[in-house]
Amino acid sequence: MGILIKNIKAVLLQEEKFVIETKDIYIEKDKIVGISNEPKNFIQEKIIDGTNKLLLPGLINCHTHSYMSVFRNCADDLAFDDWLFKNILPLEDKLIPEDAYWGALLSIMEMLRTGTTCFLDMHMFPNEIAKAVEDSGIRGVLSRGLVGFGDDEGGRLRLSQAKEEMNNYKDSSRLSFLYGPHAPYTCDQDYLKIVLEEAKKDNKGIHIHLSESKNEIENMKKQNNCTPIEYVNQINLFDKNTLAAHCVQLTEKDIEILREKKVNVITNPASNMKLGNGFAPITKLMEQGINICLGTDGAASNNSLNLFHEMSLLALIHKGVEENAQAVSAQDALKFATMNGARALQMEDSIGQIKEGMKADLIILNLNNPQFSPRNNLIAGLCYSGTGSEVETVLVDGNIVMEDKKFTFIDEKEVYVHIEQISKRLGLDRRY
Ligand SMILES: CSC[C@H]1O[C@@H](n2cnc3c(O)ncnc32)[C@H](O)[C@@H]1O
Ligand SMILES: [Zn+2]
Repeated sequence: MGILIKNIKAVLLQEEKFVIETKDIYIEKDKIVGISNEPKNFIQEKIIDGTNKLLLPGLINCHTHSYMSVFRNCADDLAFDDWLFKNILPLEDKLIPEDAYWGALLSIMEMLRTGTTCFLDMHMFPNEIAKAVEDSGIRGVLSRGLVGFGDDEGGRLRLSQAKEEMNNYKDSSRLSFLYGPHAPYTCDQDYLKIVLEEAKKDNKGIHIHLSESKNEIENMKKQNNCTPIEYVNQINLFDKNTLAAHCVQLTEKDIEILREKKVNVITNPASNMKLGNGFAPITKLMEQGINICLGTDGAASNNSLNLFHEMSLLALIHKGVEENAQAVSAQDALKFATMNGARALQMEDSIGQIKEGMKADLIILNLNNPQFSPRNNLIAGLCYSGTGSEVETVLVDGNIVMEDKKFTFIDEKEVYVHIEQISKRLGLDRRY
């Protein structure tokens, strides 16, 4: 018994290009088992009428900190160093583990509402985000943020927490893990070597912040006479599949290293602009065939987790900055947010596309919205006109986790009550 989505305009990939075709989509258990125009012998427990609807692969947010939605709109209009070191880190000291659970659920609600079905997280609260992923029905790839210098006690503790969390959830179908050394300015080479050894033993990839701000580059130059990319490459960190968030401030040599080592670059345009860090050299990276995927970063530096917003920004800013209307196309932006993310996470055989045999991680948008009228080129429409508010129904792993905008497994009101309490306790509510 399965789910039949009937007569829907489906966004399919043909020869590396997205096309739209009207199809019936058959889902059994966690997978897409048929994409057809012919009636099929199929026992369905549910039929979804796809008339005037658009079916997309679920979007993949490749860099966020889901617990940080508790800090939304509380440290704004600040440069990166002031934002992180003077405002966010002191606030993080006041958090208790339960706050991270409710923050993650709030983020998951926002992501599902705007069509994200899988996210890569860096967090500091073992088991809390994992529990939120399990409870909500979304797919998550988690990395305990690791900070350490040499073989120090804090670094070892964080690493053991990461391993324990991986072990606790090793059998989950929607959860997987990467190692998450935070950044080269919070992890020295000796600690990075220890993390890399563990990643090799466990056959896990790496998730790290790299080359985000000018100060990061200047400090690294002063202290080690190299760039952050060179610093981590010197200890062969990129031997493991790496997802590097930001990569804004790059030299030609850095780009050559990223290409040669097949590093996945996660671009976060809203966060990079909001913190005054600049723009990643996206077209140069594309020319080198580097896999680029899309992230929102946390809600404290964006301040939203909406990948529709991110796709639009990405395509628009690079046209503007490079004075080239073809710099990043709507097709490119949608690829970054879907199949490139899946490739970076080494999940390209299961998510990121609508294809037989792939996981049923799917989103259904209502086309009866003014921003999608007339329906000339709906791929352009998704990137330049879509807002995310058109997403009505979301499936993850073959389960309907949101239907007509109502969450199946999350009590939305309960989440808001907890978030308000956290905000009051932290003294963040109505400060302005
Ligand atoms: C140790 S858990 C993650 C750690 O990362 C901090 N963080 C959030 N956003 C950014 C960013 O854009 N660059 C660097 N670090 C960031 C977060 O506050 C946590 O401390
Ligand atoms: Zn980040």
